[in-house]
Amino acid sequence: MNRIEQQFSKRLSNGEKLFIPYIMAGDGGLDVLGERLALLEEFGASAIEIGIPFSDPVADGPTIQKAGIRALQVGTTLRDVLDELKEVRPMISIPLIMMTYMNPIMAYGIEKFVSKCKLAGIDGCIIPDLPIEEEGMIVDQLEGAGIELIRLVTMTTPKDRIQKIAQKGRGFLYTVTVKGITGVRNEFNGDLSAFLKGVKESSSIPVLAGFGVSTPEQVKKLSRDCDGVVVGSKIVELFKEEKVSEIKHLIHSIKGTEIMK
Ligand SMILES: O=P(O)(O)OC[C@@H](O)[C@@H](O)c1c[nH]c2ccccc12
Repeated sequence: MNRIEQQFSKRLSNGEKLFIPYIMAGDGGLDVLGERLALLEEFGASAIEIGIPFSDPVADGPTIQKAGIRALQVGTTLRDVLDELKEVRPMISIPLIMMTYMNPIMAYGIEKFVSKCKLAGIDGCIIPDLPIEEEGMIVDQLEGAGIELIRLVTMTTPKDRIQKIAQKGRGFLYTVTVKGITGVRNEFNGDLSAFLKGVKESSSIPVLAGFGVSTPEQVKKLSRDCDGVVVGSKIVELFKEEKVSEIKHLIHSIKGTEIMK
C-alpha cells in the first residue's frame, strides 16, 4: 500500500471524508509553495494536488489557466517545481499528487520525470490527457517508483468503461462531475448523485468528486454520495486574494459530513 491508500483508508475508517485541495505550483512564486502546502495540511487536507503550469492546459478553465500563466510569467518550470518539492517535502506528511499533462512530461523525459518525482516524495500523478489505452508508456515506471497513476472517469464515460477504469484504479478514482472544464459552478447536473453512487459501486478504491466544487454546501452534498471532493479553482482564487481563513473554512466543511448521511 502506498501513502495515498494507507492514509485515505485510515481517515475513511475513522468515519472521515476526504478533501483534496489543488494549487498551481509557481503561482505567487515558488517560494510560497512550501508554506501553502504546510497550511493546507494544517487546515486538514487529506492530500494535496499540485498543478504544473503549462501553456496548453486543455482541461482547465479560466481561473486555473490564469494561475498557470502567472506561474509561467515568473519563470516556473517543471524542473524547478520538482527541485522545490524535494526541499519542502520533509515538512509535509500527507500525500502529494502531481497534476500535469503528458506534453511537459515527455519534453522533460519520462524516466527523469518519474525518478525526480520519487525523489520529491510524490505519491500520485493525475495526467488528464492520458487515456488508459495509452498509459503503458508510463504506468509501469510510476508504479515501480511507488507512485500511483490516478485515473479519471467522467459523466460521459460509458458504464463498461467506468468499470474497466475502476478495476485498474489505484490510490483513488477521480470522478469529474461536469461535462466541461475546471472552474467554479453554481449548479450540477441533476443526475450527479445517482452517477456518483454508480461509480462508487463499481470501485473498490475511494471515489472523489471534482470539478466545479466551491462552496461548503456543495462539499457536503457531493461527499454524501462518494468518499470526498477535490477543489481547485476556488482554492487558487482564495490564495490569490489572500483569503486564507476562507480556505480553512472550506476544508473544515468536509467534517461532520458522515453524520448527515
Ligand atoms: O477547479 P475545479 O473546478 O475545482 O476542478 C478541480 C481541479 O481544479 C483540479 O483537480 C484540476 C486542475 N486541472 C485539472 C485537469 C484535469 C483534472 C483535474 C484538474
